[in-house]
Amino acid sequence: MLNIDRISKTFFAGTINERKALVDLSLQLDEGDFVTVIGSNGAGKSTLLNTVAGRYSVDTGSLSIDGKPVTKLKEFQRARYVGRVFQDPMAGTAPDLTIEQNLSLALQRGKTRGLGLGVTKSRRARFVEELKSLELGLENRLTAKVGLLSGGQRQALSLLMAGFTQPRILLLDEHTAALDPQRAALVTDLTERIVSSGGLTTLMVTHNMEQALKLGNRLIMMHEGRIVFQASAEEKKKLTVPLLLAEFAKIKGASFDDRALLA
Ligand SMILES: Nc1ncnc2c1ncn2[C@@H]1O[C@H](COP(=O)(O)OP(=O)(O)OP(=O)(O)O)[C@@H](O)[C@H]1O
Repeated sequence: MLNIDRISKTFFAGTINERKALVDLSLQLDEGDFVTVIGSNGAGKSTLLNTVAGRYSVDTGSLSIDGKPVTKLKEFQRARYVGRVFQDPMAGTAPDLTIEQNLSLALQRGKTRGLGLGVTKSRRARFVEELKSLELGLENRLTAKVGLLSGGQRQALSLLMAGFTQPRILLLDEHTAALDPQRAALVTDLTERIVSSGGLTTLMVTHNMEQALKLGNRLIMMHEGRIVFQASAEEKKKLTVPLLLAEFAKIKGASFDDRALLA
């Protein structure tokens, strides 16, 4: 359903700052696949997500979603297919808008017409139900400004919003990295719930190998713009952190981010 075919992306090509972020990379995701993405610093993980989202164009290669070519579509044109949660809890929500206004905007995403910020009775009833599932008591704070929420609460809300409209692809870019361990665990659990209840096809970048093993049905390891190791659903079940480290050690000169070993 997501087909990434031999994409390459170089920043500042031909200058001394040249960075080959993606090199001839191919990846296919089937409907409902949940792929965790790990790798060294600067391996191209975020760039991969950015090219799927349409934030960055590719130099060569192509991408399609459900068989439709999207390579040339801009980010806003792909918004109806793609849901996204970033590392920064402040990035996914609008702080000056209320919880219910943020949720209304999420419903509106990718549509050209609609109610926008408008909150109808039926929308509000839906929001209450959805927020209850977070078990954070946010259903009682519909008219509170989102800027007043904690990082973990905002990230939970961002996740809910991203999953709201059943995107064809959910992109998670280290979305628990900025949270304390307790809240990270909560958002990790929530991720599992939202992805499995919606059967969402998901790509999740993480520095945390435990998390990369716990979540999802497939795993890829990247280094210098390439996929250097892949585990299928069956293979992933047998993987452990030491085995992953051993795979990584095979890559000459590469070192994992220190955070990789944090549970
Ligand atoms: N907007 C950009 N402009 C210039 N160079 C970029 C840009 N985005 C990424 N790069 C470069 O592309 C390479 C891949 O970066 P990317 O952020 O995709 O790696 P990453 O695997 O997500 O790394 P990290 O784990 O450190 O976040 C790096 O060399 C980076 O400096």
